[in-house]
Amino acid sequence: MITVKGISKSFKVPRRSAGMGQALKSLFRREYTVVHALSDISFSIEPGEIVGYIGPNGAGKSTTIKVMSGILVPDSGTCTIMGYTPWRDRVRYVKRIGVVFGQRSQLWWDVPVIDSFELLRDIYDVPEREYRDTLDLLTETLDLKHIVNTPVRQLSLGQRMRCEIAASLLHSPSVLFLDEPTIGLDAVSKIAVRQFIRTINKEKGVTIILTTHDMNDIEALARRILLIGKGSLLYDGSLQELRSRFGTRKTITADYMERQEPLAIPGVSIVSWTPERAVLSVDTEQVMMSEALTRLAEQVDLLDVAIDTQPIEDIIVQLYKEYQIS
Ligand SMILES: Nc1ncnc2c1ncn2[C@@H]1O[C@H](COP(=O)(O)OP(=O)(O)OP(=O)(O)O)[C@@H](O)[C@H]1O
Repeated sequence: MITVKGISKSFKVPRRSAGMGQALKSLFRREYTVVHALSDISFSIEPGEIVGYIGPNGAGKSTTIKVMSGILVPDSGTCTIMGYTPWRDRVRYVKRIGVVFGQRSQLWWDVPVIDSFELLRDIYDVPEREYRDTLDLLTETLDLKHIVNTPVRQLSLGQRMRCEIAASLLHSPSVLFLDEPTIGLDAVSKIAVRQFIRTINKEKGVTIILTTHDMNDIEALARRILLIGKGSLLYDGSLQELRSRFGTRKTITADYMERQEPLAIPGVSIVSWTPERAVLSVDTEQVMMSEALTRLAEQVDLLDVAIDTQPIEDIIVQLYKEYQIS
């Protein structure tokens, strides 16, 4: 469905120096810095996949989405989505895709949401019957009934985001690009948006490319991750594989009968310790969990034990450090 091969994109940014003299000089001789936003990016995506596109700030995520949605023309490389080259077949292509940029709005600010929807129906040329059915479904699943008659500027961020997602789906696209769709939303709205994304993927088979800094989005939605750093693709694989490669640390929280001396377990580091409770960090590549628990039980009379796996956030931070892209 999506094939991206060797895409590169650079931006030429005018260099600005401080001071009047330098400003005057730059009027006559402009100097530029070249930013390599994307360097030789390749991947392919199957129909019906949800792929999480992650990376630190400035890594090149939005630039990739802009190339894939036809907004930007790359310097080199090819991109074929449903048989189209996004930036070349733009008019026909945009009828088949939906795009949500969490930080920007595609709705008209001063008019009721429904007016924007109707304008989009005309732009995308959606037959009336199909539009009504889709709108009913979106109104129901995204709980829009009480907000569609309100101008966008009066909506809360969560309400606006639900409308943005609906707007991107009015023409029933096969591919949906979501660039930070949960940014700034409260916990309840985030869960509602994630739930909806999962539903349209499952029930309508929409292929979804999701960029986000919220690892809970990734964990809730994407089985596959593409990691980009400094314009290069660094990892393409499952979340599970990522966990087993980088998430080898586990935490033991142990409550026990009072013991005055600190614990000493070979290969296990002590995160915190009191006479009744210890938090231990175990690198399971070095010490087996069963071994760590046996050693712990030899030293204290255990009352309770909890074992936690490393949060995905920590794994990603570790990954960024490992690739030196943070
Ligand atoms: N129009 C532009 N002109 C000049 N430089 C740009 C332009 N768009 C992006 N860049 C640069 O390209 C690089 C990649 O930017 P991009 O917005 O794709 O990153 P990102 O991964 O989406 O970051 P973030 O997570 O902060 O949104 C950055 O160094 C950015 O400054």
